[in-house]
Amino acid sequence: TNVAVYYGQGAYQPRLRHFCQETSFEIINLGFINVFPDAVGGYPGSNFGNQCDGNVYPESELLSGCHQIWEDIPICKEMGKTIMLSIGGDTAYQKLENELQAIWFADFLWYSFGPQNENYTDIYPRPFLDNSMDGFDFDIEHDGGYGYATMINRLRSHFDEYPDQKFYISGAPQCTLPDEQLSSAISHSAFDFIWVQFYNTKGCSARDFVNGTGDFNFANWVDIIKNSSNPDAKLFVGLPAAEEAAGEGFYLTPAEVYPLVEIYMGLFPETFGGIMLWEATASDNNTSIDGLNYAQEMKQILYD
Ligand SMILES: CNC(=O)NC(=N)Nc1ccccc1
Repeated sequence: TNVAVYYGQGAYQPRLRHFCQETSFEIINLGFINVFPDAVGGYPGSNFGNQCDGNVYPESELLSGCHQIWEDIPICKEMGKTIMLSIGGDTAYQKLENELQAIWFADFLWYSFGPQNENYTDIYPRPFLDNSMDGFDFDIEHDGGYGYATMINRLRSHFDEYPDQKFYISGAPQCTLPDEQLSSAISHSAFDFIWVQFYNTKGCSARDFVNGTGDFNFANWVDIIKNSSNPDAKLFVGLPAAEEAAGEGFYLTPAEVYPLVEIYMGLFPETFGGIMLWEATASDNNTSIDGLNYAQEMKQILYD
C-alpha cells in the first residue's frame, strides 16, 4: 500500500526535491492546472504556489518558468516516485463546455506534459521541458459531471501509444456519494487510483468514523469501484496532514487513523490502496512527539 501526497499549494513550501528525498510517500500529485482552456485551441493555466518564476506563456496563465520543478522531476524519478499532474484544485475557472474542448484539453496535457514527442514540440509548450508526467490526477471540486470521461478515455488512447510505459489516471472526489463532479467519469472511464477526500464534508468523513457519527462510506466507495470501468482501481483514504490543512475538526491524530486503517485494510485488502494526504508541507510541519512527521506516521500505520 502507498502514501500519496499533494504538492504545490503548501504555505512557504520547499521545492519538490525535498519531498522526493523523503521515503514516506510513493506518489506525488503536482497541483494544479487550475484554469481550463476557455475554448478549443486555448491554453490552460497553472499555479504551483511559491514555485516557478512568475512568467507565463504569452496570452495565457500557463506558467513557463517552473525551473525548480523541471530541475527536480529527474531526482523524483531517480527516487522511484510516481509524479502525477493534478488538474483542478478548487479555485479559478474549471469547466468543460463540450466534447471537442475535452479532447483538446486531453491532447494539450498529453503533448505538453506527457512524453516529449518532437513532432509536437513546435505546436505545444513544454512547461516542464522534456520531463514526462506518470499520469494525470483529477481534483475536480465544482462544475464537474461532464466531459471528464471523454478526457480520460482520450488520455488512455495516448497511453496506449507507449505500451512499454505505465501511465496512471487518478481522482480526488469528495466523500458524499454520488460525487457530482467525478462519479460519472468513474463509471465511464478507467481510473487507477481514487483518493476520496474523507475530510471537509460532514457525514461521511474520517472524523465521523472516529466519533461514531454520520456514515463513513469507504465500503460504499469500494462498491462503486467494483462496478466501475476499472474494478481493480485502488481506493485510498484521503486525510488532512495537519489540523490547519482542513476545516475545523476533520484532522485525525495518528492514533485515530490506526483503527480506521486496520479495519478497512482488513475488510478490503485487494481494493485498499493506502492513504492520500493533503498536503506535503503541512505533513512536514506536523511532527509528532516521537519526531516523525505525519506522512511517516501514516507509513508506519500502513506497515504495522
Ligand atoms: C485533494 N484536494 C484537496 O484536498 N483540496 C483541498 N483540501 N482544498 C482546500 C479546501 C479548503 C481549504 C484549503 C484547501
